[in-house]
Amino acid sequence: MTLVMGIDSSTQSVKALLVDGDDGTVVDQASAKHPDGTEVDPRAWTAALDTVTPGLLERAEAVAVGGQQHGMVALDADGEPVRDALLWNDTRSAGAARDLIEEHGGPQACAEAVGSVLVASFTVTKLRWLRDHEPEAAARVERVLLPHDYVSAHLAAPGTAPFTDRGDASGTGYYAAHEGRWRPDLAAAALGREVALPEVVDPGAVAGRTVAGQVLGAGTGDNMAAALGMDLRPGDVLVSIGTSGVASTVSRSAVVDGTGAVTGFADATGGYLPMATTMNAARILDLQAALLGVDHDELAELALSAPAGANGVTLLPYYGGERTPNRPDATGTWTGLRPSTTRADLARAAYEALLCSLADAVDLIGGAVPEQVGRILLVGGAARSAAVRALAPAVLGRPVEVPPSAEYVALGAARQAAWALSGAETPPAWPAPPTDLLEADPTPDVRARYTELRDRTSDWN
Ligand SMILES: Nc1ncnc2c1ncn2[C@@H]1O[C@H](COP(=O)(O)OP(=O)(O)O)[C@@H](O)[C@H]1O
Ligand SMILES: O=C(CO)[C@@H](O)[C@H](O)COP(=O)(O)O
Repeated sequence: MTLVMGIDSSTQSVKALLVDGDDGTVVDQASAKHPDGTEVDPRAWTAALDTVTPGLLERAEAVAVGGQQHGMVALDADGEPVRDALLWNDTRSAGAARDLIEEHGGPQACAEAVGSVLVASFTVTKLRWLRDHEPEAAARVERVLLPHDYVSAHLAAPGTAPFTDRGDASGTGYYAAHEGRWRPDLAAAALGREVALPEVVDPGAVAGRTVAGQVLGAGTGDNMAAALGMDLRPGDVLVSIGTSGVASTVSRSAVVDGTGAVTGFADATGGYLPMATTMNAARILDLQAALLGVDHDELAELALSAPAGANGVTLLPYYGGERTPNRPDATGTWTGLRPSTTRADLARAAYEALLCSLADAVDLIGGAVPEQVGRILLVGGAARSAAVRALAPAVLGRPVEVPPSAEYVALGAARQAAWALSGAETPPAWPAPPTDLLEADPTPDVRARYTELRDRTSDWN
């Protein structure tokens, strides 16, 4: 058996899978927590990785890393971080995003240049923020990496030039996704000085070797890796409920959406990954559970004991600012609270809010690609929730398919590693995960009330 390893270095944790390279069967796995917060010392990610690789990595012939997209890992001449990495969910660079869009000549021109209209998540906006707010740190930046590049570099043999892939590069704001090339001029214009960027390795190519001589795949963004792990096909919409909420699909042609609703990322196979992303997802439920003093199973039980519509309670869950819709300064809003409101209503409203925001994301994807939306597949940490599974088909208004609970980002990274090891033209033909079909009577009134509140509050922040 040829073993390969896939790593998911995501927002809340690192997960490592050891996988049979012939068919993708998971043989062993481990995980470790990442620090909380929207700015994190990137050395915490490699330290966490070092706690999960012993016993796994040495058994693998190849390895690749999927990682949270967009984070700015700014390094000095010695390769040390000039400051903590600013993550995708850090909104301090919202003003910089607006300025950079203007410098492009407007949203449409911005999307045409780099594939997406910039929001605060994109790396380039963080570089501009650094220039304007921490000029001393900005002056020391020699190289900028993405989180997965930094983690890959940690695994690479000394002397390996830093590398990335087109999927993760397409989330920087200084990579022209449709042309497949860096725009170092845009990185320099944002930061105020030229910086070194990692080499973009072709899909499926060998990027280097580990310290022990194993093949290193290029790695990619976590959402690109999930698409590879789920073997996503045109028409499939993958809904991931992790720290972020994501609706994504694969397409052979680039999407250029000047409205900014859908980002036109590249994928890890040579195609594209149109995506609509929310900043508030699984943590809506984490917060609700904490507020009600229950665990996730109890929260789900409470929610399922309340009627659809939570007796009129509606939540707009943009607690940490939001990106879909683009309201970086937003906070959460509850409406419909009455003397008769119960804990069960509050629990139900949290799930309905999460799923309504994801329904918006799915609709945006459906409107942006030529393919009809076919299967909706549900993955990510919160897809484990019984209430999410029960309510998703009702709120989305269509059947939903759920594969077995697994780490699909890490699985996709493992598939990329196996691809690099094989030297083949295409990724190995691992069987796609089986799925359970979930169905429920649609609850359009829930969505209508959410939409009304979303639109009524559009100018609040
Ligand atoms: N049974 C559950 N119900 C609701 N949320 C859950 C459940 N199990 C895990 N989660 C949540 O899933 C999130 C982690 O999901 P994950 O996809 O690993 O996130 P990320 O990739 O962003 O680090 C956490 O916020 C966690 O609380
Ligand atoms: O910003 C995006 C996508 O554009 C996020 O999806 C990040 O890639 C973080 O992913 P998770 O840690 O939530 O999986």
